[in-house]
Amino acid sequence: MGIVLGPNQYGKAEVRMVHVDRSTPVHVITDVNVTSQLIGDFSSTFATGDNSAIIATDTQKNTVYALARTGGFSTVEEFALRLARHFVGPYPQVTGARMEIEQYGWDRIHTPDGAHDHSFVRGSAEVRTALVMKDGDDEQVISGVAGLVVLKSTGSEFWGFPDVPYTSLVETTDRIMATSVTARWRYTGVDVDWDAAFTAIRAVMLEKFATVHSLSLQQTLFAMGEAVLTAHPEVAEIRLSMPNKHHFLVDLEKWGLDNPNMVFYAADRPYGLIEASVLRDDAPPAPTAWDGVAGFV
Ligand SMILES: O=c1[nH]c(=O)c2[nH]c(=O)[nH]c2[nH]1
Repeated sequence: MGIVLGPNQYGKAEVRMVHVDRSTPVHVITDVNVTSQLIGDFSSTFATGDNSAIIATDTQKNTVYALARTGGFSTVEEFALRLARHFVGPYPQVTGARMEIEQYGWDRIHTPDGAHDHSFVRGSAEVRTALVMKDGDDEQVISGVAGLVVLKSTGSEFWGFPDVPYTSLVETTDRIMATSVTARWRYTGVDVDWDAAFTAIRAVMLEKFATVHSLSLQQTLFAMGEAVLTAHPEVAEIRLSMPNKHHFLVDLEKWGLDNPNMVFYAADRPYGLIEASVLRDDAPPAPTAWDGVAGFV
């Protein structure tokens, strides 16, 4: 019996970078947080501290900045692929890479003269994400969104659940439904118009959230995932995590007031947590593409 090194990866986490495309007077800014990790044969440093195979995490950080300078920044997916391809190939000990990017939104400031060329206001807390897992020539791209906060003020019911011991929830045919969607979807290939796909998939999810008359958050989640897969053959599977951000009707009776679904208490915890993956039953699974994803999504 011996003790051996198991799966491992290393790199620089959370390289914060803002790229300014100044090719025209109308600047385009991209604000990202990049985590670069390499996979391969690095057993010598774990075993003995022999670093001869180690491309320093500092070098990985510098490479993020350098590639943005030399090749610009178009989309999180394209940049993550470019970064992975930079490291996987030239160095025999590097057999794979895991590149994860979060992108924060900035909107142009609108003045009376219109959208400003080079002044921005930070957008919502919504984050666009990309995860590239490269293993030799195999490349898996998982795109996503986190913090997509949505609410519908009617069109949501919850009833028909069993009255088991300790059940006290009252059935409702009209409630607020709100959630913060975290979603990641895996593409079948890498020949994708990343921006167009992201925009369309986000729009499909929002449309379904709005238009499904919901009998449960679970039903809404599945409908959103199903709609994405139906509209996007280039997507193999989608995982969704949706907290049920409860809004409780405030009892105003003791002050002689009724409350016909108008005044709610927005609770922050505890919250229901509904999570599922929705997939094509004929799509080849790629479980390792999801390695290192913390939590369900
Ligand atoms: O949409 C819901 N799904 C549940 O599983 C659940 N459970 C609960 O208490 N409220 C809700 N709402």
